[in-house]
Amino acid sequence: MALAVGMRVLTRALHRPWARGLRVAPGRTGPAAGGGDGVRCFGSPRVLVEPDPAAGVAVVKMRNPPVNSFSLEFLTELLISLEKLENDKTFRGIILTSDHPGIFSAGLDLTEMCGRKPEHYMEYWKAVQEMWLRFYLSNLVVIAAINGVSPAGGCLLSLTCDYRVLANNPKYTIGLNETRLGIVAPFWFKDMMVNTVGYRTAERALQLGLLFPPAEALRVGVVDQVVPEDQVQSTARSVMAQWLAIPVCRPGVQNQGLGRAVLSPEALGEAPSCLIQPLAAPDDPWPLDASRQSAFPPRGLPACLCLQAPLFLSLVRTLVGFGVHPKSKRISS
Ligand SMILES: CCC/C=C/C(=O)SCCNC(=O)CCNC(=O)[C@H](O)C(C)(C)COP(=O)([O-])OP(=O)([O-])OC[C@H]1O[C@@H](n2cnc3c(N)ncnc32)[C@H](O)[C@@H]1OP(=O)([O-])[O-]
Repeated sequence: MALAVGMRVLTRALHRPWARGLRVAPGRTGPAAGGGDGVRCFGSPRVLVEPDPAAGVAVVKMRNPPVNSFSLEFLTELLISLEKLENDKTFRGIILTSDHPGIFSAGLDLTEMCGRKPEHYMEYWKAVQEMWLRFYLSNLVVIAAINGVSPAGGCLLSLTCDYRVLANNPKYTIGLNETRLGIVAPFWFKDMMVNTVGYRTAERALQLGLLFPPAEALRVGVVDQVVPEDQVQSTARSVMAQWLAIPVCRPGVQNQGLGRAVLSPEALGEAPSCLIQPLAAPDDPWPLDASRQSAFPPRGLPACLCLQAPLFLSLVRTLVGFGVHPKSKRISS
């Protein structure tokens, strides 16, 4: 059984051209982010780091096939890469992008959230929150070079960044589309959106689960800049230069201050432990109605997710017990 699953994963990876990067051993040398030769790339199977020490910048490329979803392994590797860069005084900024143009990230890995033991959900949820907090509060400047579609958690990750550059491709939509899946976005997803686009736009966007195409994303302010696809990296680097020209551009001062304005003190103080507490009993099974069934799971997801949908939804409700039913007012100031 395990062999069959392994063969399937391997076959899929080999048939996906962008997965070829996975065969590159960490530690390879290659062109640096800035174009220089012979700089040592590092990272892990799912996260490639292309350092440009001269500029003090590293390009962090997500490469978790097929859709850069946030599996536990991926989140762990991403955080390790972030920590390594934060601890290396050479670097002052990172550009976060996808190694697979077309998909920035599909967000949380739905397969992590069904058919597992309760402890796994806790561990997974903690990792998701840690990703959010660690990127949001990082002492590095983080610019998102969004080169693909970016729904839900993918959008959240980009919202933790200081600046978002989106490739101008109508397929590259971005937003918190959780309600379309019958999921309520946790309050900290909501807070990031409110903080970025303002209350009314966030309210409508979350209620309708809007995924904004580039022009619209720029208009409402989910992203800061929309540029031709082949200029995403160069634009991100120019923006980074502006940030790095400021002597103290990110550390603590601004970020912690803003963070406190956005988050409750408890959330910031003891994030993982207080946020992963299930705050509501799973007494409301929140059965799927017909409209949710048609929206879930997204096209292409394993059939088991269909069968597991009610379980998944009740688990998510438990895990994010602070969410409320989508039909009631979801955004509190
Ligand atoms: C808890 C509250 C907060 C929740 C936050 C979230 O982030 S919730 C998340 C909200 N996220 C979304 O709503 C995004 C849902 N995904 C999509 O809309 C599309 O997949 C896409 C537009 C990202 C890529 O389109 P495309 O035509 O290029 O690709 P494709 O569609 O053919 O899929 C390829 C393979 O990837 C698989 N897979 C896909 N997503 C996920 C996932 N999240 N996880 C795991 N697996 C996923 C899919 O099953 C398929 O597997 P197969 O059959 O090869 O074994």
